[in-house]
Amino acid sequence: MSVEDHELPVFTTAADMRAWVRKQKKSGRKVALVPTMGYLHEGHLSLVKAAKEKADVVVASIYVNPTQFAAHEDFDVYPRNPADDRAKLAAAGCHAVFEPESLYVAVPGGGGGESSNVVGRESNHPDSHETFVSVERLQRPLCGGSRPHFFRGVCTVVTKLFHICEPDVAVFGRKDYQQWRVICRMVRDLDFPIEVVGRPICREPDGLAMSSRNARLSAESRDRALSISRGLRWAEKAVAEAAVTRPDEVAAHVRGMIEEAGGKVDYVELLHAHNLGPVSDLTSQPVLLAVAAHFPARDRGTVRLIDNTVLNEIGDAQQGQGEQEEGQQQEQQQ
Ligand SMILES: Nc1ncnc2c1ncn2[C@@H]1O[C@H](COP(=O)(O)OP(=O)(O)OP(=O)(O)O)[C@@H](O)[C@H]1O
Ligand SMILES: CC(C)(CO)[C@@H](O)C(=O)[O-]
Ligand code: BAL
Repeated sequence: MSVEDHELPVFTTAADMRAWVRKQKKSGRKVALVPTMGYLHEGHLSLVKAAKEKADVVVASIYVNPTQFAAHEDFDVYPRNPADDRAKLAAAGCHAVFEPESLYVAVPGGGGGESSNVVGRESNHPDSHETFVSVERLQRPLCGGSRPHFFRGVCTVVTKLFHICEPDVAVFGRKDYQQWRVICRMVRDLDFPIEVVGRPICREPDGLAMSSRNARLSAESRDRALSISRGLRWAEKAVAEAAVTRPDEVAAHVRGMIEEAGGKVDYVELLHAHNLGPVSDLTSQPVLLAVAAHFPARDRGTVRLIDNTVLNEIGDAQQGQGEQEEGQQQEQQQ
């Protein structure tokens, strides 16, 4: 029987998920994993589509991972709608969903359930989770500056998902560009037998990068947030026409556009697109222009949005090729 004939199975325990994947592999099927935090949009579904092209069966995981959130961040208000997510995944032709209640040991007396694993709410109980994965240098710039706990939490949960789902291929979005680079490096450095695929950013018709957190923006904030993608498009044009030549000029202009629209900039930075090291010019290498900014939420607090573009992209493809030629086949930019 073809795997397409089954109703979408939803697994909530690591043991059941692993058993299903192993059965698929025993039947000779290649498995792809699409890790998500749910509240799915077309960006996520584009990853499922890409995964279907790379493998015979696609597993999507839905899990809002507490260890990548700090206590002051939005774990509690992160949008969630698992029933709608399952319907979207079924319609997209996904083959299984991994929807664990928790991926961390329950701490006796820890209180707060899953949210007690949010950084800063951790229990010091001797039986609590204490093993983490860190990609030392790549995790430091950009999001690592304002969310120092973030990539340690991401790498740890992605490692767990890899061990549970045992995928041949894992698909990530380049909206979370640094995350994609960090995972590629982790897979290379720790010898995971997994091909990591990074897919392009899906945007709304007006240019806003699709993001689950967009749902928390007020109509006015959403309008103001368009300054991010406008800034990126301005930079692409200005650099292509050599109207600006210095990275700091580009950053200052884009920052000005976002601030003028009322955004609170977390960072606007230009770094080498492959290794996230510093760059001094815009012509001899692929350059990542990455942005994170806050806009007021519809309810309380702010919504932090990220977006990016790669300037001088032809160089990026060449650089990616270079790394594969060194024998690290696990990463691929499509
Ligand atoms: N617009 C997008 N285009 C392509 N991939 C995306 C897009 N948005 C998210 N992804 C990818 O989907 C995967 C799961 O991301 P996640 O569930 O956190 O969604 P998100 O929309 O990024 O949420 P958030 O609002 O928290 O940033 C990640 O690999 C992420 O890069
Ligand atoms: C990769 C991920 C699912 C890990 O929690 C998350 O960081 C995300 O959704 O990008
Ligand atoms: N993709 C975003 C994950 C986070 O911000 O926690």
